[in-house]
Amino acid sequence: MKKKRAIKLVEEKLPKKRFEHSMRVAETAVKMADLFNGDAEKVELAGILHDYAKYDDLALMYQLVTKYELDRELLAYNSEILHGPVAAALMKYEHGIEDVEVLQAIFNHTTGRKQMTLTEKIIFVADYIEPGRNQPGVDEMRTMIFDEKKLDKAIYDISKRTVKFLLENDKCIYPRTIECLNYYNLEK
Ligand SMILES: Nc1ncnc2c1ncn2[C@@H]1O[C@H](COP(=O)(O)OP(=O)(O)O)[C@@H](O)[C@H]1O
Repeated sequence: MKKKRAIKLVEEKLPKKRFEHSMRVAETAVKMADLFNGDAEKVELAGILHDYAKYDDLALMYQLVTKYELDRELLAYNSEILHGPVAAALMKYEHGIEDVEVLQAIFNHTTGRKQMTLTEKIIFVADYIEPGRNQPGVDEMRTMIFDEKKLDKAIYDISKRTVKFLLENDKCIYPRTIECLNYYNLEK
């Protein structure tokens, strides 16, 4: 899929703020690709499309989990973890994206996973540090990436924050994030 088509799809579907966030993730991802020798075209496309299903109706997402044979365990957790896998399935089966790296980056952008490709890592982190984000500690994370070039450490820190947040709020944790945390703890 060409960039122009991806932008049109997302602009027509998402609220303005989320569309702008998606474009900033794509821009941040391209900068990171330059820095880490990633594939700028792939990360740009994944960045534009990663939140495509963010506001899809939950009942529809449940149907798509069955239709596209996604892991049914996804349904047992916070519904937030569905939009990545559903967007990846829609891009693959309804919009003809074949590039596995782009699809994986969209799929795993919320939870991360162990052994991420460079494209996945970049989208996972760019979603967290794009210039519109203002959560505590985000500036340190930007320094970690753009000055210190510590990509795996950033992945570990982001996963740790997510797990902490979920525990503190008594939410169940989809295990992929725990696997990500363990993997990048050992790697960092
Ligand atoms: N492993 C997980 N299990 C359950 N919920 C999770 C998991 N990983 C992330 N989340 C939740 O998903 C939400 C964040 O989703 P994300 O796609 O990053 O959204 P946003 O772009 O709006 O920040 C948070 O509420 C977070 O706690």
